[in-house]
Amino acid sequence: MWNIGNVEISNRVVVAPMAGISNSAFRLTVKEFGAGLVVCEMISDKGIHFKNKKTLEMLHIEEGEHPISIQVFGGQKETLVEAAQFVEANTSADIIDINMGCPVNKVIKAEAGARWLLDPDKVYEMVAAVSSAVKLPVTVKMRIGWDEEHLFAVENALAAEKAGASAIAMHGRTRVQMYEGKANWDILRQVNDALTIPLMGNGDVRTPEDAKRMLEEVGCEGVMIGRAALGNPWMIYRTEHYLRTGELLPEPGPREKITTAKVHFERLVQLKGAELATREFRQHAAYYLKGIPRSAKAKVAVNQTTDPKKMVEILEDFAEQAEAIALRRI
Ligand SMILES: Cc1cc2nc3c(=O)[nH]c(=O)nc-3n(C[C@H](O)[C@H](O)[C@H](O)COP(=O)(O)O)c2cc1C
Repeated sequence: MWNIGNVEISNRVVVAPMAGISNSAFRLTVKEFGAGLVVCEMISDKGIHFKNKKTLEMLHIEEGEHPISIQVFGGQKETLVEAAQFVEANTSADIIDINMGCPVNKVIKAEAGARWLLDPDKVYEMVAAVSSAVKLPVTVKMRIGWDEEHLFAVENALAAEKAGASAIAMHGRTRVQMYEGKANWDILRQVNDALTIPLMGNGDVRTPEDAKRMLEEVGCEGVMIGRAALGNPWMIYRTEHYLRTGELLPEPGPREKITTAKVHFERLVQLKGAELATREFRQHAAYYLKGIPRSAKAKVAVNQTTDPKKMVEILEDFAEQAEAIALRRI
């Protein structure tokens, strides 16, 4: 057990925010598989300011998700503060997270996301403005820097801490690296050594053993897992179990994967309606099928369907076929 401000986090496994992925259907699914903390996909402060319908829908939180952190992004202090206050007043969020890591051009041009990493003073200013405007604990999700020449990882993290942040999540890549190359855990260790507030280390945790290694090498409080949880909530379950007991559980079989995929899909249908959910679930279905032998045809089929019943049918047919193949092998 550890704490972010006054929020108790029951274990060390945190599921990373992922735009287009981390809605309440995904979050509930990984939560059921044991995540200690979930974070929503990044939410635009301007979207909140203009009461954009889609943005406000993104703030939906289900009872079973707590503790949950809502991540906001923006480039102007006033709208960022307004967004944080709106989240506090209108949702059941437990934590407000500020995005200082998004590398995409559109966000950088708006002076938001990773743009701030170039200036620790600006980090201080923005975090101080938000944390003094809300009662909820405020966290910041950063990258280690802009590029190799502008690595202000420790300075930025300390600026956020001094400004009132209750924890930092740091991805061990620069903005310029995007998702390429290796995450630098040495820098994460330096950051952890400098901070007094908890650090969630992030980047390149693909297995439960990686998670253990990160906790040992970086010394961080939490381990934040992103891509390895796509179509794979067992990664969360297996990691939590491994960290707690030292036992490495086997990967699930196709039937188990498909059963969970169907539950995730059903939740998405309830959240977004059948049509949009079917379109959005295509990528998730492909993730759930990833790595299962002979799933290529099913992947093509899910990617083409617009019919929710068909989506379920393809997944069920594939599970049956995969089981039959496995039985023949025995
Ligand atoms: C599809 C996708 C969407 C992402 N969206 C966000 C986001 O909304 N906010 C954020 O802070 N990071 C976002 N990230 C970055 C992840 O939170 C994480 O830092 C990164 O994937 C590295 O962790 P991993 O190696 O465990 O995937 C996103 C990453 C991916 C792959």
